[in-house]
Amino acid sequence: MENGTVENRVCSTESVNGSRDVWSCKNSDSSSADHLVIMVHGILGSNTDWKFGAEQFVRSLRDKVFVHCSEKNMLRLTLDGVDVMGNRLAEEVLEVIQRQPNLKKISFVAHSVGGLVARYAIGRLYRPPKKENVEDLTEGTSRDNLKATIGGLEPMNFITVATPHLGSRGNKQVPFLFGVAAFEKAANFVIHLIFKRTGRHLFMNDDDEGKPPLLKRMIEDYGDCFFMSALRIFKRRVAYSNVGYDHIVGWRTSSIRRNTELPKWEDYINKEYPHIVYEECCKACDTEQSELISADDSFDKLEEELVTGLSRVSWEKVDASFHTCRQRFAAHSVIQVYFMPDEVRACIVTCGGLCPGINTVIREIVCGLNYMYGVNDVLGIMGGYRGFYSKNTINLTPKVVNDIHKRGGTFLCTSRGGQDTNKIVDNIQDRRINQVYIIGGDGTHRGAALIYKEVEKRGLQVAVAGIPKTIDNDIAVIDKSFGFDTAVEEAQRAINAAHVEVESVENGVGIVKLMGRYSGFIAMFATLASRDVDCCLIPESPFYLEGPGGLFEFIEQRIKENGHMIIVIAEGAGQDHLAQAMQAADERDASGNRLLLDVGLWLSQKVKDHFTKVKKMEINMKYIDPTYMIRAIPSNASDNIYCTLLAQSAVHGAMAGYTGFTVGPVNSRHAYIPIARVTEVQNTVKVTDRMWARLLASTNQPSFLNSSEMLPETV
Ligand SMILES: Nc1ncnc2c1ncn2[C@@H]1O[C@H](COP(=O)(O)OP(=O)(O)O)[C@@H](O)[C@H]1O
Ligand SMILES: O=P(O)(O)OC[C@H]1O[C@](O)(COP(=O)(O)O)[C@@H](O)[C@@H]1O
Ligand SMILES: [Mg+2]
Repeated sequence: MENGTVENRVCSTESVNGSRDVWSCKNSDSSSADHLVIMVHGILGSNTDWKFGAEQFVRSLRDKVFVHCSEKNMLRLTLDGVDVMGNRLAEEVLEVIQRQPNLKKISFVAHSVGGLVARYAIGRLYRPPKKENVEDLTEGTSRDNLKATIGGLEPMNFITVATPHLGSRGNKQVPFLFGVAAFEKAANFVIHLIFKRTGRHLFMNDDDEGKPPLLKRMIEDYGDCFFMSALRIFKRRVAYSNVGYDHIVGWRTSSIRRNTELPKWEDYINKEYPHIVYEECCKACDTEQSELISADDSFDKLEEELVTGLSRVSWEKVDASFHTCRQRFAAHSVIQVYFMPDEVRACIVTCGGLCPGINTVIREIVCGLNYMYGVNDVLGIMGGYRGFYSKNTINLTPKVVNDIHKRGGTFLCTSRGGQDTNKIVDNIQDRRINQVYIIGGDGTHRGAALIYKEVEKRGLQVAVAGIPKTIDNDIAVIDKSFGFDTAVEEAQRAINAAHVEVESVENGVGIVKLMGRYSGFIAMFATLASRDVDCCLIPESPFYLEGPGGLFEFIEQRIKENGHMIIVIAEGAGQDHLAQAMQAADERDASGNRLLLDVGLWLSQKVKDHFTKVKKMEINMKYIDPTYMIRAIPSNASDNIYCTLLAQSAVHGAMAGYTGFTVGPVNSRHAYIPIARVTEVQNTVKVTDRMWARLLASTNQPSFLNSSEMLPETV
């Protein structure tokens, strides 16, 4: 072996004759992996075609797989015919198995015509069970002998990528010919001039000594080749196909489907990978000829026989579309990672208020980029947006961020204000950053939309990805923002404390203030979760204090009934009352958010005054403000998982070349959403929706909806 290279925990060697093996190099140059993955290139390809893919396999399945990129059929040798190549590949696989005695399992990953070559090779490598049945299991006979193998190894995955399983002669099977019958016919006559014997096999006009076309022979066991028996014994068969922009191999032939089987691509959303537009598990279907196609046209009949034959085994079919990628026109042959890992310089910035889970997101972006894609260059921008131009950066590696998810706050610090789009983008350009991960709330996303626009305007190849953060859950479109669940859970501790306090005294009134500037989600969910809360007040549902149906009346009633009562109030509730009372000016923070007056203190005072002065009744007021304590804690288990998902989604999206998007679940499906869409409106509690109705049913508090009862308030 020569040219051994060690890069980022992946070993790759190239032999004198060019063979490329890749494995994890944790311990030494001999691999302990027991799963052999054979990667097969397509027509005119070479063993370097799968270099990136092979390294990714080894990175994510460290110490499990030993990857061998086939090298016996390179370049012009790919024109020798599927059978000749299949035989060479079979020999090559046996050589690898001999060289690596640890191997127990085998999988194939093959591109384009390489999928047909691999199908031929496994037909050759098939070893039937040594014993016919279990009764023959005599002493000394291993149970493994009862199973068929591929070259003595246990067959696992047989994966084809854009492989013309139904040949290339049918209508639109070579999209490059525009589906024009005349062109397709002409191609049939000239294909062997370009692609020689392989061309004949693909166009199924081969005629070896009067035998049926090779692809037809390969849908059965034929002679000493066990094509279908071999395919059947793999645990999984997966066919990846391009639904568009593959000009070489059409969708039908690569996904083994009939003209009539068009899936509803537009309705499908993959949770993790944006370019997967449809997935289907097709069970083995042991029917004879389908009635769908008329038998008139002999070619259609042949294609139908191939579909029927190959459908006798189960297939997982995965349809991909790269229509939004810049390299979509190379969909057939380019692994669609927009950024080459070595060229990525990513940065992460956190803006706005704190929220449990920010550190988990930072950690998972850094680790995701590194472990999944081998990206090593990640910068942390310190102190929010202004950090781009006024603060230092920090180099983020998996080691640096390893433990940060256990801490609250943000490892990168945060700020409000300082949003100067031009200066930020100048800085992105100066630092040669090409992926920007922005963690923040609604304000941050408005800033991110401007950054994305400026990046586009300047024509920079920079991916801008948002990860929505806010305990207020006020970001529209997505189901919920991370950290929200943790905040609701932590709020329980404050409510419990209030409950213990007011239960222990006479006429105890507990007021717990929770965050929620414009949206009362935390207050609503904390109330629903607790059952100790008598009344929940949120910004979306105006309330009044005095008169029939007012808050004072309700407090009095609950004290009479239970001896105590608890109110949960969101900080943004009742601000109009306060502003009126204090004649406060409309003050804003550096980001332009309205500065709130302390509604908790105000309400406590009002309740105390009412009962002592008006009702002449002693009450025990306990006011608890846990707001900053709640958002400063690390995320709980479910938020931690959620943060991981969001971070990995953002990484996959950016690496695939998406930009100007934010990530999050929409109706439980993970989606990429244009940044501008999430800032159009703010997510608020709908008091006419079921959740608020559930809360009213649970607390039995006044709805404060009857405006005729709204009495002018004396402050
Ligand atoms: N309309 C806006 N346009 C551009 N940047 C904004 C806008 N609103 C807020 N920002 C910036 O986004 C960052 C965070 O916003 P802020 O409202 O404080 O927090 P959050 O993103 O959590 O809602 C700040 O640096 C702020 O300057
Ligand atoms: O940290 P500050 O500036 O006091 O802001 C408090 C505000 O931050 C929040 O916790 C989160 O707000 P953002 O999501 O807009 O950052 C609000 O609930 C609260 O009103
Ligand atoms: Mg906000």
